[in-house]
Formats: sequence, C-alpha cells, structure tokens
Amino acid sequence: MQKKSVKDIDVKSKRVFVRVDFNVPLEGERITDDTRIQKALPTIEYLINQGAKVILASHLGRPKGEVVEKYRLTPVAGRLSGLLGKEVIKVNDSVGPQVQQAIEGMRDGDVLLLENVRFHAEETKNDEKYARQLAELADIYVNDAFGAAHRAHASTAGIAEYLPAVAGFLMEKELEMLGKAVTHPERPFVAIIGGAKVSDKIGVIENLLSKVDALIIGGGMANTFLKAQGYATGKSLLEQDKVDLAKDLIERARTRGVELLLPTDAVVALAMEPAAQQKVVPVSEIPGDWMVLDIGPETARRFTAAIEKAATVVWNGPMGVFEMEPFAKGTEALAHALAASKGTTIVGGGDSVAAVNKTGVAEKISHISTGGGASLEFLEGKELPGVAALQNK
Ligand SMILES: Nc1ncnc2c1ncn2[C@@H]1O[C@H](COP(=O)(O)OP(=O)(O)O)[C@@H](O)[C@H]1O
Ligand SMILES: O=C(OP(=O)(O)O)[C@H](O)COP(=O)(O)O
Repeated sequence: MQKKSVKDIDVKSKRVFVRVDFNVPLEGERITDDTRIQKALPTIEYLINQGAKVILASHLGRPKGEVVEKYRLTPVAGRLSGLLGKEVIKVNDSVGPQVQQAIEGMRDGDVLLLENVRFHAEETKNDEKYARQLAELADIYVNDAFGAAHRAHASTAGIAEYLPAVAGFLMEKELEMLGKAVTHPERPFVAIIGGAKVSDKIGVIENLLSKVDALIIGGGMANTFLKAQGYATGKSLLEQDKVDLAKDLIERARTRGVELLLPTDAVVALAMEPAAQQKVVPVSEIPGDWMVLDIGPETARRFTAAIEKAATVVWNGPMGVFEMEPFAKGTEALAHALAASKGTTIVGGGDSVAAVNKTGVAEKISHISTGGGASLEFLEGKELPGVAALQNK
C-alpha cells in the first residue's frame, strides 16, 4: 500500500514534526559517519523551502529513559546546521514548557531540533500520554526515520494517531527500493545473506526463498549449512541447534527450484586474530582445530559469477570477519561484484554497509539502506509499525 508523502499535503506555515533517525556513530562529541543526517536533508530542505516550521525529533543510542549526557543531540544539531547552512535551534528536552515556548517563537522556514526522545522512558513504551504531548507540538507528522521504522515507539508510531501522518522522502525511497526488490524484482533476482548467525536471519532466508532465483549464503552462518551438508567445521562458529533447520532450508530451496550457493572453499585460521596462521582449504577438508573466517577464492568467483548474471541483487551481512584485513577479501570481492553489476543493487545491514563504504564502491550501489534492523525486518516480510501508522494514498 502506497503511503501519503510530504508532497501530498500543504505544509506552508504549519508546524511539522519530523521524526528522523539521527542515531549516528559518535566518538566523544565527534560524529564519525553523518550518512543518516545527509540522507534526511531532502525532506528538511523541502519543508524549509515550503515555509514550514520544521520540528525534528530523533533518538540517539539507548539511554533507557534517563538523561545521559553523551547521548545529547547537541553535536548532531551542529552538524545539521553546517550541512543546511542555516541555524538549527536546539532545545534540551522533547516536551514541556521550554520546548513549547521555543516553538511559539519559530518563524516559517525555521528548524528546531528536540532533545533525544529516549531520555523519556515513555518513548520506547509507546506511552499514549507522551505521544499526545509530542503531537501537541505540531500540526502535521512526517516520518522520515526508516532506520527506526521497525520500532513501535511514541515518536515513530504512537504520535501518528493524533496528527495527519505522512512519509518523508527518505522513507519513501527506502520503501520504494526495498519494496520493488521483493515484490516486482527484475530477474534473475539474487539475494546474498551473510553475517554471524543463522538464528538472526532465519526469517529473511525463509521469506526470500519464495522470491529469489538464487540465494547465496556466506559468513559465519554458512558453517551451519556446511555442517548440514555433512562437512566437519572444526572450531568454526557453529549453531549446532540450527543444523536441522539448515537441512530443511537446503531441501526447501531444492523443491522450489531456487539455486542455493554455499561456500566450496574457505579461508581457515588457527585463531580469530589477524596474525594467526591461515590457509585456504576446500570445505571438505576443514581441519579439526582450525576455524573458517572467510569464503575462499573459488567461492568468491562462483558468487561473483551469480551476481554478474543478476538483474536485482539484495545483500545483507558480510562473507567473513571483514573487520580483520586478512579475512576481508571475500566480502570485498562481493562489494566489487555489486559495484560492477548493471542491475539494481541494494545493500542493508550495518556491517555490509560498512564493508561497501570501506571498499570505496558506495556510489556504484543503487541503494544503500539507512536501516539495518529495519531493512532486515522488511525483507522478512514484516509490516513495520512506523510505516503502518502512516496514511495510505
Ligand atoms: N566466519 C565467520 N566467523 C565468525 N564471525 C563471522 C564470520 N563471518 C562473519 N562474521 C561476523 O559477522 C558479523 C556481522 O554479522 P551481522 O551483524 O549478522 O551482519 P549485518 O550487520 O551486516 O547484518 C561481523 O562482525 C563479522 O565479523
Ligand atoms: O541504528 C539503528 O538500528 P540499526 O543499527 O539496526 O540500523 C536504528 O537507529 C534503531 O536503533 P535501535 O536498534 O536502538 O532501536
């Protein structure tokens, strides 16, 4: 169902409450990656140009309902102001008299940033009273926080009960790109799932099995599939209790005619350390006291060949312990394969996005999602509460 967007309503001179996801990585007061702020700019600039009074709200970290100094949004206000080339009024709470007063003083086109909404425990409880207090600050609600759309919180869902509620441009783009991939993908449609654990990705594998032409599995979670195929996995990360499930998924892929690509060789090491002794072995020869830390070169070539043939590629989760240089080659090879693809390429998940950025190919990817958990839940076929709360077109 298509959601109304900020373009479908008149915002001139209105107080517009915009939920953004400014949950950015910080080192002290320094923002180390401002992608999420950059991606919210189109909505904010549009509202400024339309003469709205723009009230921004976000969470930062998980302060658990208390004021935690390091989670104040002050550095974010500074960065946003720099990016907009305009003053951003920053208040020290998200509700209350000081906030109301600041909003009363706003002129058309002004931008104000509320304090971290998670300083109130009521936010994550989706408390009705707090949601109503937030709603009272504004005339219109815009949700542009795709990264937090899988949370049913007061500022992402509850507030929408009390105001006309529409999507921002980032939210719209995320839903369009991810939605198109899972509902009308150009074929062949290939999904790549990696990362540490099968248990985190069961839902997404199950949902994608009914949609894709080929499914590539790498990373730590592939070990459980290798075990299901009858291989010894040595000291590798393994979920013994998920081996039967992996067998079942292999069988389901076969009956559905989905090509399932699993590693055929691996980089193994004696320890999870960059300097540890390492070698490449076929998956049939993983030694007892070694561990798999990356896909091998033959596997990378097979996976790359499948990506070359694809018209749509969705990727979530690294192929190995990519944080350590010696075990990053498989993940990097895939990042380059996506970059070289002529098809639509979509990357979601904190680590996969970090890998794409590290490899320097971000510009060549069709869509990099700003939501890790949110994109995963979307790919699982779940309805996101932050989206469900918005008005239909
Ligand atoms: N073979 C492996 N053994 C152990 N850990 C692995 C292996 N391959 C990948 N990982 C780890 O998986 C983590 C990422 O998993 P996950 O959080 O599921 O991915 P994402 O954030 O992209 O969704 C990384 O920290 C990576 O080091
Ligand atoms: O960074 C976020 O999640 P993500 O790392 O899964 O993309 C979002 O801002 C949601 O944060 P939360 O997981 O504390 O609710």
